[in-house]
Amino acid sequence: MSFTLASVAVLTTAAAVYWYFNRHKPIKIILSELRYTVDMQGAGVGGLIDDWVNVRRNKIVLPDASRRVAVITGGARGIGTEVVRGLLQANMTVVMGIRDPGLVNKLAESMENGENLKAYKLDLQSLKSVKEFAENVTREHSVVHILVNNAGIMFGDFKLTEDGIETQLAVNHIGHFYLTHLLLPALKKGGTLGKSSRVVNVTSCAHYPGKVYFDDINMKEHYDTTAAYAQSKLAQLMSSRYINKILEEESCQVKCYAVHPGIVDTDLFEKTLFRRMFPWAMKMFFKTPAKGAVSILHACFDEELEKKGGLYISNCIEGISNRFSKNPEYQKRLFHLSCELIGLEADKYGK
Ligand SMILES: NC(=O)c1ccc[n+]([C@@H]2O[C@H](COP(=O)([O-])OP(=O)(O)OC[C@H]3O[C@@H](n4cnc5c(N)ncnc54)[C@H](O)[C@@H]3O)[C@@H](O)[C@H]2O)c1
Repeated sequence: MSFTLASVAVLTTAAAVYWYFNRHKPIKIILSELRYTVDMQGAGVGGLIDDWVNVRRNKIVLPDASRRVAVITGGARGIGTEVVRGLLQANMTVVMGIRDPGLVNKLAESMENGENLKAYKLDLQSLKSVKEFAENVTREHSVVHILVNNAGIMFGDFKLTEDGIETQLAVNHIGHFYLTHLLLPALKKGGTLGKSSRVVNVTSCAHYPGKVYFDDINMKEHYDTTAAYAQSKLAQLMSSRYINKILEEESCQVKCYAVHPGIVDTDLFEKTLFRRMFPWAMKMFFKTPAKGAVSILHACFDEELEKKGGLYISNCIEGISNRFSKNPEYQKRLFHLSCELIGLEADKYGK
């Protein structure tokens, strides 16, 4: 009885404190924020369980991919660094898009085949920077075999980029959507029958509670940072499926995949209360970045996947994705909206 009373008291106090700090917001938004917070915890716990159940799958034998070129966004830390390590171990030439290309020398020194690593400046918050990066890549490499859209941010206050796009959507989805468009001619040249070039979008199980706010994609009217992260990751997943479909219709030898890397102990969590309160729990229960890189490298190299373009992968097998992401009408609508945001006619995508 006293335990029940104590629980009710704690929950009531928490609700009162939450309401006090959010009292200027309409009740509809408060309820939506609470739902997202609870659902996101659910997606996180589900992701952790999935990682534990499939712990043995996180192994990969890297092929010899000499004379092939890989491009990756964000590789200077976290999961991206381990993906770069794997691509170099597979003897690839690797071009990183990072905000501070000055970091490349130190990184190259710490890696096997580091002499095959290059970096150009890329800030995914700016479409102009994405264009300059793509120009730098294609100036040197007219043929590209793998594009890993890995860079990402999670949470933060509402902010629009210089292009007028909500920041998480801009970095996680729109910047990569634009980069994929710009590199598709080079990727198409790299793919052959039976050995397609690959676009690997690093999404997240956090897409699960998400939906796309088609009528207010920047979520100006109802900004909730958790919902915005979920939307951006869902958009990456839906675009992987839709772009793969249009490439198949055009008989292009390029496949697109979406990968959830697992729940991984990285600086992505820097804005979370969880990281501040329980850093030890992250060390204990989350994957290491090296383990997080395995599913991404699997999507880059696994030969079986050749027949499964558009797949959502988690722990090297098909993952569970939400219903919204599978709706072909929504996928098409998002594709058109994304083209609009990068100022492109939809039928010119990838050309
Ligand atoms: N860590 C996890 O548990 C987890 C779970 C699911 C999905 N992911 C996804 O994995 C990817 C890698 O994340 P991580 O965990 O290694 O996090 P991280 O924070 O360690 O790495 C993110 C990378 O993105 C780069 N980046 C951020 N903003 C950028 C910008 N404007 N322009 C260019 N680069 C930018 C950072 O510099 C960094 O290199 C992200 O897309 C993330 O959403 C991570």
